[in-house]
Amino acid sequence: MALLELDNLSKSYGGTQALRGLSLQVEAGSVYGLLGPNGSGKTTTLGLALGVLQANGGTVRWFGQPLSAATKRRVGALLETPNFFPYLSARQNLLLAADIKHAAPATVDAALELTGLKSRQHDAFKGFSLGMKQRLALASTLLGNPEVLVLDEPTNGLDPQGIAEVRELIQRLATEGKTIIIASHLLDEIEKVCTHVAVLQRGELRAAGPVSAILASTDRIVVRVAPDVPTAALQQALAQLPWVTDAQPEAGGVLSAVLAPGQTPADLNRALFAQGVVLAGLELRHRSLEAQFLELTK
Ligand SMILES: Nc1ncnc2c1ncn2[C@@H]1O[C@H](COP(=O)(O)OP(=O)(O)OP(=O)(O)O)[C@@H](O)[C@H]1O
Repeated sequence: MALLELDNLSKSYGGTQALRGLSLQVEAGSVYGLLGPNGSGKTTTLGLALGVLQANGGTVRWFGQPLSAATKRRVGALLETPNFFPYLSARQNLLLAADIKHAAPATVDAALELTGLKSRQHDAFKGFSLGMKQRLALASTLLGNPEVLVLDEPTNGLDPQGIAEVRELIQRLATEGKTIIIASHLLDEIEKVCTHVAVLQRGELRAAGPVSAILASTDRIVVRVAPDVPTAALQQALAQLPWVTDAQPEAGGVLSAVLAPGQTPADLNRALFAQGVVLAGLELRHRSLEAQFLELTK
């Protein structure tokens, strides 16, 4: 069963259609990245999923149930930067936030521990680095020990050090068993922490699935033939293989092509050798998520 299921969600603001029939599922245990350019509908999607916005159509189900006070208690969210009191300590700020959320005060300790702020819990918020401030914001989403975290652009406005801190924290939370849903336009971030990704453009889903599958679908294999083999012979041999597509000559006398899912470079080497084509080189060229994203949203 999917932990979160969005089915055919639509949302418009006046004349602006922000989401058009969006459907996606998030499985328990995944780190799910919602990617898209500015204005593509990421924040709108999270707002609808959390019930802070009303959809014009479609349904949201959490844990197999419609959105309710009970399902909301199982989800921690960070949609915008929370207001912390500068002169209060990290601990005092979290105790206040726990009180507002009706979360057990005992969960403050767990949140401080998980975010690595325990040793600084008595220090005033105002002296914190950007990364620590954001870690405190993440700590506040952990109050009440939710199973799922929903984070909108969690590394926005951070310096490189802060970005690294937040990325490590997200990875740690995932290994602790939290399911995490992150909206971001930082592709690099998504590629490093996410197991799954959905790409939005102008309110429509362009692609969704495991990061490895989205990337693998466009990995190219680059082959070089031995000097005594004409490139034309290689092209002909490749044309015989139905699981090799988009063969293209490239600079330097090499050819690149795309292998069907499940086919390996070794399979290609064997199949070409069987046709009498001996290779002098063969390598897999990984495509970055960024390149894939640009392709999907161009
Ligand atoms: N309150 C609002 N009133 C009117 N239009 C809105 C409102 N909120 C969002 N929109 C519009 O809906 C579309 C989707 O916006 P949304 O904020 O969901 O996108 P986003 O992908 O989160 O973008 P960003 O990364 O810039 O936050 C955009 O065209 C935006 O201008």
